[in-house]
Amino acid sequence: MEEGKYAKELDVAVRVVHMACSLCQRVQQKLVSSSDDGHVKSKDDDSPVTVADWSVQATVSLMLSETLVENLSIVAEEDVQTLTKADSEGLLAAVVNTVNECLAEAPKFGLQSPPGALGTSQILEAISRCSSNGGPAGRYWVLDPVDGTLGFVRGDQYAVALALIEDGKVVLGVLGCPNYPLKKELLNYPQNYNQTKSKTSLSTATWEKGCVMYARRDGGGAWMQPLIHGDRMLEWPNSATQIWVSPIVDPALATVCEPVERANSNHSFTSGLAETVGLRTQPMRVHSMVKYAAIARGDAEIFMKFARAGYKEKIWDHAAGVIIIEEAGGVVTDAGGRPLDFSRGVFLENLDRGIIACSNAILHEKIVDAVYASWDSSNL
Ligand SMILES: Nc1ncnc2c1ncn2[C@@H]1O[C@H](COP(=O)(O)OS(=O)(=O)O)[C@@H](OP(=O)(O)O)[C@H]1O
Ligand SMILES: [Mg+2]
Ligand SMILES: [Mg+2]
Ligand SMILES: [Mg+2]
Repeated sequence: MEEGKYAKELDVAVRVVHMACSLCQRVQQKLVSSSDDGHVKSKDDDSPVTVADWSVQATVSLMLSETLVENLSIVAEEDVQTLTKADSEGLLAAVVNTVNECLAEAPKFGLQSPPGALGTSQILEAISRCSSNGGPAGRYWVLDPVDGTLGFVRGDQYAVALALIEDGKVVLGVLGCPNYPLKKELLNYPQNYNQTKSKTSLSTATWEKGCVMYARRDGGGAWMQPLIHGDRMLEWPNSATQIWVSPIVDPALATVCEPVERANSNHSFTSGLAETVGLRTQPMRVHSMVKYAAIARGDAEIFMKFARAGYKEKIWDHAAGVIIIEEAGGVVTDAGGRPLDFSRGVFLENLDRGIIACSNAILHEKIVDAVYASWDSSNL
């Protein structure tokens, strides 16, 4: 890749994800302190969606189209169906407020605010504009405004994930992880980081958290930047530090992470695999693409996800995480050892059984081999 390719896009994407993290922190704070119910709704598949999911989607859509070319193509998770129902007035008003509050903060992040507050129709338009279908040709952004909404609602881990795909390949990824702890042991804490914090005697510095990770394809590795502290986002890229995967190759010392919910990944199958491969540590169950972040930052070595048969993985749940792990030195494939194919539309079509992300090829090969050996007897 020539020097500087996607530099402008990366600059804007990092700034916008910082803005989105700040928005999410405010909404989550209100949610867990119970001063607001967060207008948590259930989608048709019973998964939750909140004011933060729609507000981030609107904000990212608006800022990208304002700062980059017009008529951007964006594939994103949310639509406006629930928001425009007759009984959703309060919810929609909360989204409009949250978005305008966030846009007014743009200068803190080195971006421009719109000249005045935006109206409901402009915000709905920004959300529904993200309805591209992806595919093998051209350039489009992929956004998961809040990944791990369940974790978000629980006061736990979640991520804002933005990636750019060109001709079917992920070329840039940014992952905002507002609750990512600087001390890796705290990733293991059960639900509600904030409540846990108040119940322990650990020093405040121990609880420092929040970062944005990013990578450009062949752009010289993966990087991490702290979230905004005080008035302004730190100058970047100067304030970013490079991250690498863990050097551990001995399975007995490796940490595996996986989804929290049994409905999202088969825990008994992965515990069988862990035994076969000789993994000794307890699995780290963490919501969202923070699992990808943990591998990229060297805080865990293996991430596995085996969804139930018939579930189709969506590109926005993986694109940003995959490029960040790869640029940090790791390997991500399906269970057959093939790279994930982002060129087939909204879904990762033809995914072979599940996803295996590892810090290195040695651990990766062991897991893929163990899947081959165990699959037929697994009844999955
Ligand atoms: N049934 C089923 N099987 C597999 N995967 C599913 C399923 N339902 C949802 N999802 C997707 O999982 C995303 C959250 O993944 P996590 O790894 O964070 O799951 S967990 O909360 O830790 O259990 C979650 O992303 P968000 O909706 O952005 O939170 C979903 O896209
Ligand atoms: Mg998601
Ligand atoms: Mg989401
Ligand atoms: Mg969701």
